[in-house]
Amino acid sequence: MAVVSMCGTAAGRPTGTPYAGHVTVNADSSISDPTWNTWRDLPAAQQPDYPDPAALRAVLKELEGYPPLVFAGEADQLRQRLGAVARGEAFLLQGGDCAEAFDQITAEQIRAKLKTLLQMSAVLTYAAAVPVVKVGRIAGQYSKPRSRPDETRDGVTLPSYRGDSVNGADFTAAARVPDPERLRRMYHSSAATLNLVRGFTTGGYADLRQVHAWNQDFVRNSASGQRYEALAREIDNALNFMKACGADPAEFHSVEFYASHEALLLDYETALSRVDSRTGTLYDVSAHMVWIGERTRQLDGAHIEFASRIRNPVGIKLGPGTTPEEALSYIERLDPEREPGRLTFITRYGADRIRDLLPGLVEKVTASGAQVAWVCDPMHGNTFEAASGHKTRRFDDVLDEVKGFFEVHRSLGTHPGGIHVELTGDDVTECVGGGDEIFVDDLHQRYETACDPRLNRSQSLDLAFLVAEMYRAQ
Ligand SMILES: O=C[C@H](O)[C@H](O)COP(=O)(O)O
Ligand SMILES: C=C(OP(=O)(O)O)C(=O)O
Repeated sequence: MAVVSMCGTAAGRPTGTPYAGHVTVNADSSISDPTWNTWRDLPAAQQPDYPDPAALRAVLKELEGYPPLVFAGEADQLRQRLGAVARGEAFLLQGGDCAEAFDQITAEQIRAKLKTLLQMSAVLTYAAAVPVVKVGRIAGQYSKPRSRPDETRDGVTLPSYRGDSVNGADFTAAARVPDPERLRRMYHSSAATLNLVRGFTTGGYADLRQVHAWNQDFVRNSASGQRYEALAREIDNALNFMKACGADPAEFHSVEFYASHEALLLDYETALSRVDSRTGTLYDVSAHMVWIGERTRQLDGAHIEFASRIRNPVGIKLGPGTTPEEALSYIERLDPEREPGRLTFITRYGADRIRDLLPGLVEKVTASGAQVAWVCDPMHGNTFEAASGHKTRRFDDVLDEVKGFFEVHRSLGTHPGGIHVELTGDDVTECVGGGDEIFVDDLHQRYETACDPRLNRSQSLDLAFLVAEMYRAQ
């Protein structure tokens, strides 16, 4: 950071300028303050129906007084990094769980996720020779939009699970009641996760000299681990060479790593928004970057209105139904200044549709003069239900969508800016395929996701190697 190199942000500031991380605690802007609450007049999709509004208000009031989880200056720094992505000078790697879960906040789990992202980033940086902007779906990814409000099992129908920030995954009537206390837990869980991530990323663990250590538990029994090990040896040689030449820059010893999640629960996001005293503008200090999902991106809806009010870099998920005109309207609403890095379009069309649908969108946006970052989410358009009932994805489809993404950008001369993937550092069996192949019959073995299927570590590394090849060929 600034999760990252928080210390870097503060230490390097010129004398006399306010600390980049400074935010005014938003004491006056109660949750009914009209200045920042224009979204409340608009339809808000996918919000929980809390049975006790007074309990909700009490929790939100308390959250409004809590310290920010990230600083405005860190969000600005990420916006600059994403500006480089939009200009074609860097590549975004955004990944993490589909849904974080309160009972999975352990040092081991967080380290495994981070390790996977660091390994993928090392592969991309070295093999594709491109700076990689690293953003986790982490420390706040607790809320899930759902296709259906209810779920039926064996003739019993209950409200859908909407993420640990809303209700419980257990299939009981009691667990499925939305509970505002979970918002408080979301804040504390995010804080605990961020704290550890900050420690890992700046405390030596992310030092490039650790490229082998990230792989230690993995190399022996995995083809992708062995391939990674060979690359790590090359990186080592390069580092030794540079050191012998007298170059050992600080960038090799810690990484910038940012946190992001879907801004789904607008009450929570608003309670975690603060006015930045440097600029008088509003930042959502629950994450460096937030995105608006495919199910909540209505132009006249509350989520887009909320996103238009905050200064953070913002992503929008765009599914196959997106028209070029809609895309231009998002630019008008969210990026009127045409600031590279402010807006990221995360397309999630599905492998079978990306080659047909993406070109029209990219052409129109490019012709408008806007410079958005184009990012491919190859997960959400490629989900299907296996005969066993498990929701899954084929690694080959994921790969094919990324290939289509690169093909389209190559043919238009635009920049394929990054990937957005659901992954975990654990050895789960949720997506089929990959070098260490998972078969449909294996899915039940370690199917642990709280919502959608994630790539495991080996599949994630496979993907990184293949994306690096595509990028180099580009
Ligand atoms: O992660 C994304 C969505 O929340 C998820 O795909 C919705 O899943 P559903 O279609 O099972 O509701
Ligand atoms: C819900 C998600 O995706 P989408 O909005 O693209 O369906 C997600 O990324 O968690």
